[in-house]
Formats: sequence, C-alpha cells, structure tokens
Amino acid sequence: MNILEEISKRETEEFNQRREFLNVFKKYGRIYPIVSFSDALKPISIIGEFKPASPVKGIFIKNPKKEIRNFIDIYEKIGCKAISVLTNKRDFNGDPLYISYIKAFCNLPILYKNFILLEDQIEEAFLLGADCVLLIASILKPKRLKSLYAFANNLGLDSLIEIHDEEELNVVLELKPKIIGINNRNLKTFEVDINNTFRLSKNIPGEIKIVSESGIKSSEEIDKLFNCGISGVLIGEAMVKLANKPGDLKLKNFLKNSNVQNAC
Ligand SMILES: O=P(O)(O)OC[C@@H](O)[C@@H](O)c1c[nH]c2ccccc12
Repeated sequence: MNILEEISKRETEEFNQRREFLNVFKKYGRIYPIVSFSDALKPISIIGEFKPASPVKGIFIKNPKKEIRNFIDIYEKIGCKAISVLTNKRDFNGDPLYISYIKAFCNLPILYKNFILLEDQIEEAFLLGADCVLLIASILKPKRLKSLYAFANNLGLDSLIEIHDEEELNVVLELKPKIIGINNRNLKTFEVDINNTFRLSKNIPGEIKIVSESGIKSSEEIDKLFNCGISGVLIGEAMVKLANKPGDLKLKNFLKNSNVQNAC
C-alpha cells in the first residue's frame, strides 16, 4: 500500500467512527445556502488553505480551533476568493466541523478537503456547509469517480477533481468536469514540481477551469501560472506561514507584487 492508500484507508476508518453524527446532521439538514466555488475561480483566484499540519512536515498551526477565526479573517483580507479546509484529523490535524465554524462568519465558498471514497463523506461535507468537495482521481476507480461526481452534483456541490498525470487526466476528461485540480505534489512520493501544471494544462480544453495545487510559494510563480491560463491556485503551507506573521512585509507584498490583482 502506498502512503495515499494508507491515509485514505485511515480516513474511512475515522469516518466510520463518527458516522453516527451524520444522522444528527441529517435531522437538521443543511443550514447555509450553497455559494458557487467554480464561479469564484476567475483568473486568477487564490484559494487559501486552512492546513493545521501535514504528514511530511508536521504541525503548522499549534491550536487550530483557537486560531481558525484569525486565520480565515487574514485570508479574506489578503484577497483569497475561496477557502480550502483540511478535514482529515489523523494526518492533517483537521476537522470536518471547521467547515461549519467558518461558514458562520465567512461568505467565501469552502472546499471540503479530504480523502473521499464514500457517498456518505460527501453528504457530511454538504450537511456541514461545504460548497465543493475534493475528489482525488488516483484513489478512485474510474467508475467510482464518476458516481461520486454525480452524487456531489445532485446535491448541488461543485467538485474539484484532482489529477497528477496524463492517465488520470484522460479518465477525468470523460466526465466533462467544470473544474480540474492539477496537483504539483505526487501524493505517492510527496515530491513537488510546479511544471506539472504547465505540462498537463496544455491538454485541458478552455471551458474547464484549472486549479494548480501544492508547493506554490511566491508571487513570481503565481504570475507564471496565471499567464498559462490557470483560473486558481491552491496554497496551503505558504498561506499559513504568511498568516502566522501578519506583521511580515511578505504578507502585504504577496498579492500586491503579482499581477493577480490586475487580473481580477
Ligand atoms: O501546502 P501546499 O504545498 O501549498 O499544498 C496545498 C494543497 O495542495 C495540499 O494540501 C493538497 C493537495 N491535494 C491534497 C489532497 C489531500 C490533502 C492535501 C492535499
């Protein structure tokens, strides 16, 4: 089993342990109206990720529950157009409930970031107030990917379908999705290469919005990505680091120095 399969398996176990809460959530239904995630992706939008930890780099945010409000307020202030929330507990120190915390004070569309293998996980995302779910092509057989995509669509949720190579891209193109996420990080080896976005985006038809994910650290990189037709960039670690030091000059310059603002 590779790392990705191990994390996905653990997430399913974790989900099964909290499954009873799904019935409680179902009883109350979804409170918040859906905000379109795909509409927020206008060249070029920054998706700020609330990422308390990573399995490779360890802890980024010591007390995520206490700090979540502060972080999201800063993400909004520096111009993020959407929020991504890690909801996997064991490996990323996330929590599905962070989705509803954020929804209570922030109007930006929210992505439920997790290792989804089951329809019930999508239902949890929907009931907690998420507007989009992540579907990772490399952990799903093409048939499962198709049915989970249809399930999310039926609930009115957008899906960010994540790919890492040509083979996955060919499977995903058959679904004619609204949004494709190109992961610059190989989730099997954790190696990062931003050129993956340049390489794969060439074969994606113009009507599909592209999000470049992982390893993005500078305004120069953001500019380059936007110049090659990318609609959004998803930034985790670098965004957390910027928000951790609000006095840091870098924070102010991060979006200012890039052409992002002109493009919006
Ligand atoms: O922190 P980074 O390098 O900016 O990466 C963010 C995001 O792309 C990454 O967290 C991610 C991409 N795909 C995932 C799937 C599951 C968990 C996490 C991820």
